[in-house]
Amino acid sequence: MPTSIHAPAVSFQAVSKEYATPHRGRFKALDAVSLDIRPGEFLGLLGPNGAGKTSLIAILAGLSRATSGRVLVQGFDVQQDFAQARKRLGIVPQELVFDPFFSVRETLRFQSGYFGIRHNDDWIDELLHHLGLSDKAEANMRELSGGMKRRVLVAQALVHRPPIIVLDEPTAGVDVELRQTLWHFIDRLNREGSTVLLTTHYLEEAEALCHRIAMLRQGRIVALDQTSNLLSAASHTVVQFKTDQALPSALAGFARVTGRIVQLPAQSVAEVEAHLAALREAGIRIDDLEIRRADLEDVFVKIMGEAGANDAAVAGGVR
Ligand SMILES: Nc1ncnc2c1ncn2[C@@H]1O[C@H](COP(=O)(O)OP(=O)(O)OP(=O)(O)O)[C@@H](O)[C@H]1O
Repeated sequence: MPTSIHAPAVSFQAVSKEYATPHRGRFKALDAVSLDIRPGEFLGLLGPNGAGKTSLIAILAGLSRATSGRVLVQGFDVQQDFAQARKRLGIVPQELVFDPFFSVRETLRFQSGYFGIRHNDDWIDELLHHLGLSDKAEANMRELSGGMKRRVLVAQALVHRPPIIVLDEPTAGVDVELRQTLWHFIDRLNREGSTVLLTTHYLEEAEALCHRIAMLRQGRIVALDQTSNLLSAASHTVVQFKTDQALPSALAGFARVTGRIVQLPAQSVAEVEAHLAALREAGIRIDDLEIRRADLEDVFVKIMGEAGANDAAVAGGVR
């Protein structure tokens, strides 16, 4: 039973998940993850591929069982009180799975029925409107593009007006217009009181939207803080430019290189000058030089790098 109306919207309590795999034996995908999401909060769950984000969400959704630990949704245990927990959650999954013969409206009515809601057309129309789907209401699901289907997936998750919205990489592979429509709507629902849990690989979206960020690496939380605190703790500057040439070895070690784009962290003005001097000395031709403050992507790379180095040190018996 829920303990209090001030209970966290979602409480992950020492959640571990092990999978039995043919190659890796028993593999720990989540290792004692504890995290409380506050009512009304917009929380971002970030992590590289395989960090355990989807496993955590599957456990929250009641689709998968934790090996140990538990998850409460507004005080209701997702295993013992599945129906109570589930109706409080609106889950937008990664995968697009629909009955191709239903129209958009039928799909949403069917989903309303699943939650025991009849005569839901006013809210369905509102959802269609906010998600830019009004003119597709009577179209069959099979006629929709991938991006349109993704919008229906969002509408489907919201038909029962859940207080907690869970979005698992909702913008993977979708165009700018849908992203903007979606974020405008989710941001509005959040400002009206909904709690939002978002996983995404688009760090600029997380930076813009999330109040707080949890970073997961190899099944463990390695950072959990207000987005603004994470950004201000990473007070460094980034020297960014484009080049076609190989960097001198002194810089190559800590540069982040994406195609032609090179990013070099610098802790001080003197270090910015040293980087530029090293480039000049090595005769590197650079274009589009920019000196900017660190963003969430820089923070993410730094935290993941530090956590990786820590693990390596522990494994090597250094600590
Ligand atoms: N059913 C399963 N059986 C065995 N291993 C699994 C299973 N599901 C996930 N894993 C493993 O658990 C780890 C975490 O996977 P998970 O999908 O939760 O990560 P993720 O953070 O969501 O990754 P991505 O960003 O790629 O979606 C990975 O190493 C994955 O290979």
